[in-house]
Amino acid sequence: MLAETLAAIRPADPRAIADARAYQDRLTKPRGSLGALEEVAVRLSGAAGATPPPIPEPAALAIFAADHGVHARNVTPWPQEVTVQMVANFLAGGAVANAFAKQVGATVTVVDIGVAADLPDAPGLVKRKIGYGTDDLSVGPAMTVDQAVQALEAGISVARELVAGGARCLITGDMGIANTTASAALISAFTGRDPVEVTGRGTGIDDETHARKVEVIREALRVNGVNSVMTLPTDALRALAAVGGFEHAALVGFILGGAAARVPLILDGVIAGAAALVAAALDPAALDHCVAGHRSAEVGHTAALEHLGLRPLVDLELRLGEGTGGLLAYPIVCAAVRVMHEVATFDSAGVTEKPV
Ligand SMILES: Cc1cc2ncn([C@H]3O[C@H](COP(=O)(O)O)[C@@H](O)[C@H]3O)c2cc1C
Ligand SMILES: O=C(O)c1cccnc1
Repeated sequence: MLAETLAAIRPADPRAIADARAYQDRLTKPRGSLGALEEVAVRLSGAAGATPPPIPEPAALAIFAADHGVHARNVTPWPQEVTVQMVANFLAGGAVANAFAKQVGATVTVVDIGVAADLPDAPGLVKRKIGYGTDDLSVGPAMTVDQAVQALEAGISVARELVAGGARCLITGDMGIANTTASAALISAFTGRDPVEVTGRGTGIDDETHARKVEVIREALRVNGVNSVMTLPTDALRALAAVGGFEHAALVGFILGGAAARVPLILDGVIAGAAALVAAALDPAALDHCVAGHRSAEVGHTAALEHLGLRPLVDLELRLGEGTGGLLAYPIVCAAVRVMHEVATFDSAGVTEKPV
């Protein structure tokens, strides 16, 4: 399924991009006056291979939830059971992601990709558990490559099912106590930056915990032999399995699955940023289908965005995850595309253009 998905991903269509740029300049507004929104519309035109691209409605948020063996190294002040408790909270509609999803009209799907407890069936819950949390990435691989591929393929399936159900925009979400540690390890591995430059304070940790978190990441990269920039797709899968989480692997698949279906993806924060680095290493064309929803306050996220060459739409010092930053960006993405559908051209509206 991974090979088939990679084979189906098309890079941005240069002709649609050129058409979209030219069309932006004919709309009744001074050239370039919509700033970064013009680039969003052009990007989605390239991704869809059509000008204008379809309005990306409706949107579906998928929250991939998993636990992490590295939690045992005290890299976060929160108990591990909060992951499962938050899954229940998402399903009951009580999390920030639910409030934002309601605000922007997105559906919420929660995927158990590897939380540390069995969950009862519930509407909105997709059960694709790979394990009861990963192993501790600071003593060996967090998961096997086989498990990473299974999680990735679960992410592809979720993307396909949401698209089959009518979704025309996919938003990435995550839940997993300690997952900013795995994210920073992946970001260090894929950008080549030192762990100290890409390790943030997650849910809010003191200086001592932060210093330990950096050391744990250093150990993880050393023990697993992933301290260099990844170049080959096989290296990328190995690094993902070694220092990632089940939700990272599933998010890689979700991104590839959305890209293969030519449905735009809005990336959330640092967890999605780490997953996008892996997806780009597997196929750089997948990125043509992604928009960076926001910039998280987590430092590693900025490093990931810079490496990916993505410009975040919203920058509000959020550091929550769950898909919250992606959800906030969604109306902006819709507005950028709607301009291409509804705004008159100078010709059609009889508005005089500025003399050249
Ligand atoms: C109540 C609560 C709700 C959350 N929603 C998302 N996260 C976010 O914080 C966690 C990562 O931070 P760290 O690596 O520092 O543990 C992840 O679960 C992420 O989704 C939450 C964290 C908590 C505590
Ligand atoms: O960037 C994020 O999404 C983030 C930051 C801190 C904690 N959890 C998630």
